[in-house]
Amino acid sequence: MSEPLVFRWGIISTAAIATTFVKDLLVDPKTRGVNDVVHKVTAVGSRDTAKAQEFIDSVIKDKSTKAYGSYAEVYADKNVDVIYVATPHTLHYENSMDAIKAKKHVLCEKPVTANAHEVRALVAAAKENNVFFMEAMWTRFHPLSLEFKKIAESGVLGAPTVMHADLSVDFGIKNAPYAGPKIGWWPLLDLGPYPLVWAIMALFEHPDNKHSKPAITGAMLKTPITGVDRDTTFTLNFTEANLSAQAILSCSMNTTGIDPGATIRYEKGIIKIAAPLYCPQSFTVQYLEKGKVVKEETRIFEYVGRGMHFQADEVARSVRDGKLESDLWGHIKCLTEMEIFDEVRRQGGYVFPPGVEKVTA
Ligand SMILES: NC(=O)C1=CN([C@@H]2O[C@H](COP(=O)(O)OP(=O)(O)OC[C@H]3O[C@@H](n4cnc5c(N)ncnc54)[C@H](OP(=O)(O)O)[C@@H]3O)[C@@H](O)[C@H]2O)C=CC1
Ligand SMILES: O=C1OC[C@@H](O)[C@H](O)[C@H]1O
Repeated sequence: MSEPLVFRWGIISTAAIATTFVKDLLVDPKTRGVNDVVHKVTAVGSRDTAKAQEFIDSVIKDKSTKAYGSYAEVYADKNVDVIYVATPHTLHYENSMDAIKAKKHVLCEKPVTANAHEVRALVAAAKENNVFFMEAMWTRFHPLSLEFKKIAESGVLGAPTVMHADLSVDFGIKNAPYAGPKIGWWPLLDLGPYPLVWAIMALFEHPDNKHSKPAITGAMLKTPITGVDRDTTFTLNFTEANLSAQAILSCSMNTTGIDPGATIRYEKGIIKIAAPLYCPQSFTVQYLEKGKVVKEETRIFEYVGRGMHFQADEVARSVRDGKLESDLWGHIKCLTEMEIFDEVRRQGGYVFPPGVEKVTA
C-alpha cells in the first residue's frame, strides 16, 4: 500500500474552536478507517506570537510547528498547504481572501461569510488562484449524515414532505449580553447553519429537487440588549422541480435546545435526528403504514474525536485530486446558505452595522 498523503495545515487564530479542530486533526486517522491521508499542523498564526506558541505547546506539542505573530506569515509559509480560518464571523471574508491570494487552499469556519456577495467574491478568487475553498460545515461529512442520505434517498420512505429543525442554545443573554453585532456574533449566522444543513441535505440535495433554490420566508425577534437577532424562524418551500416539500427551521440564543433536533417526514416514514444538530450521534427511522409506526430502527454512530476530522479528510483528498471544491459541500451549498440568510435578514429587518459586510454588490 502506498504511503498516506501528509497534508499540512496552517491554523489562523487560537480560537476555542481551533483547539477542538486541531485535537481532531491529531487523532490517528486509522481510528476512523482512513489510511490515505494524515494531517500535520505546521504553523499557527495569532495576533500575538506568545499565544500561538502557547497553543502549540498545549494542544499540538510538536516543536517543529511554527508560531507566528500575524496571520500573513502563515499564508506565506511554504510548509503550509491549507489554511483553517477560525476567527470571528466578521473576519472570515478578509482572512480567507488573503489566504487565497497567497495561493493557499482554505477551510473557513461557518458562517462562511457575512453575506452572499462575499461568498461569490471568494469563490471567484479561489478559481482565479486555482485553490480549493470550502466552508467548514463539518456536519455534512459525519458518517451519520452519509448514512442518513443513503436511507433518505433510497426511496424506501417515499418523497420528503415536511421537516422541522432547530438549534437553540441558552447562552444566558439576560445576564451576559456578549452577543455584540460589531464583532460579528449573531444567532442566525452562528446557529442557523445547522438547522439549514439538514434542510440542504434532506431537500436541496434530494435528487428530485435538481438543486432548485427554495422560496424563503423569515421572521426575527431581536434582543433589546444589543439589537442582534435573538430568535429566528425561517421556512423554505422546495417546489421548483419535482419536490413539494417544506422546511421549517429555527434558532435561538435564549432558550434550551430540543431533542430530536430535526424531524424529517416522508410519505412512508419519519427520520428523527438526535440533538445537537451540529454533531448528532444517532437517528431513528420510523416506518409508517396507514399513519401508524410499524417498525422503528435507531442507528448510533461512534468514533474517536469530536467529529471535525471528517471534513479535514475531505479537504485533503479534494486537494490531492485537484478539485477546487468539495463534492459534498461545494460552492453552491454555502452560496445558497448565505443567500437564504441574506433574505431572512431582509425580511426580519436586521441590518448589520456599517463596515461588517466587506462586499455589498
Ligand atoms: N464548527 C463549530 O462547531 C464551531 C464553529 N465556530 C466558528 O468559529 C469561529 C470562531 O469562534 P470561537 O471559537 O467561538 O472564537 P473565539 O472567540 O474563541 O476566538 C476567536 C479568535 O479569533 C482571533 N481574533 C482575531 N481578531 C479578533 C477580534 N477582533 N476579536 C476577537 N478575536 C479575534 C483571536 O485569536 P488570536 O488572538 O490568536 O489571533 C481569537 O482567539 C466563529 O466564526 C464560529 O462561528 C465556533 C464554535 C463551534
Ligand atoms: O458552531 C457552533 O456550534 C455550537 C454552538 O454552541 C456554537 O455557538 C456555534 O458556533
